[in-house]
Amino acid sequence: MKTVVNVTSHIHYYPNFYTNEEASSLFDILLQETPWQQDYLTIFGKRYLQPRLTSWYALNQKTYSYSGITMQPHPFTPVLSQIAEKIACSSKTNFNSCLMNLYRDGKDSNGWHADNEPELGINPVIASLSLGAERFFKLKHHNDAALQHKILLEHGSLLLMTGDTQHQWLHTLAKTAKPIGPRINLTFRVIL
Ligand SMILES: O=C(O)CCC(=O)C(=O)O
Ligand SMILES: [Fe+2]
Repeated sequence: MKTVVNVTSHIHYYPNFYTNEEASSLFDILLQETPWQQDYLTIFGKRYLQPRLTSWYALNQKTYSYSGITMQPHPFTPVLSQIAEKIACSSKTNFNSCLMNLYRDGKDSNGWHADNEPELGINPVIASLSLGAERFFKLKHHNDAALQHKILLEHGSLLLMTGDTQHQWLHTLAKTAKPIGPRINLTFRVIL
């Protein structure tokens, strides 16, 4: 485990949270069984097709809203419950929801943002599992754009963001021109 940022924001990276074989098997199952959807985002009044596919899972039937989208929840599947349980052991957090992202290739991305929707509470714990193609996750400080970090999110790795990370930092999953395959990201959250 490597501590990347540690002031009042805590960002921890666990490579090999799952072995290569376990991660590949989870990738195959999730790619197949997930009802992936592509939504339109509304940013400053303009509509854009989201540059990735997503799916929203929640234990408490809560919807999730961001950038003009309200996502309807699917119930946790057995595989998702199993992953949530393993992550709960490492993070000491019982997550009740999961936003899944499918980046089909290097052209798919996730723009600069913070996970700061009101339903996540003040200092949310966010646990992010990466499966499939490796992609760079970048962070930049809200008040000082020169303060930046770049983390390669490997197959089977877990990234944990806690403390006031979502107040201090923005994050993005940038596009890449490299010819790469798909990546699945599972972002576990607690919806209040
Ligand atoms: O794909 C990733 O690693 C980041 C996903 C993310 O930031 C989000 O869904 O809020
Ligand atoms: Fe995010």
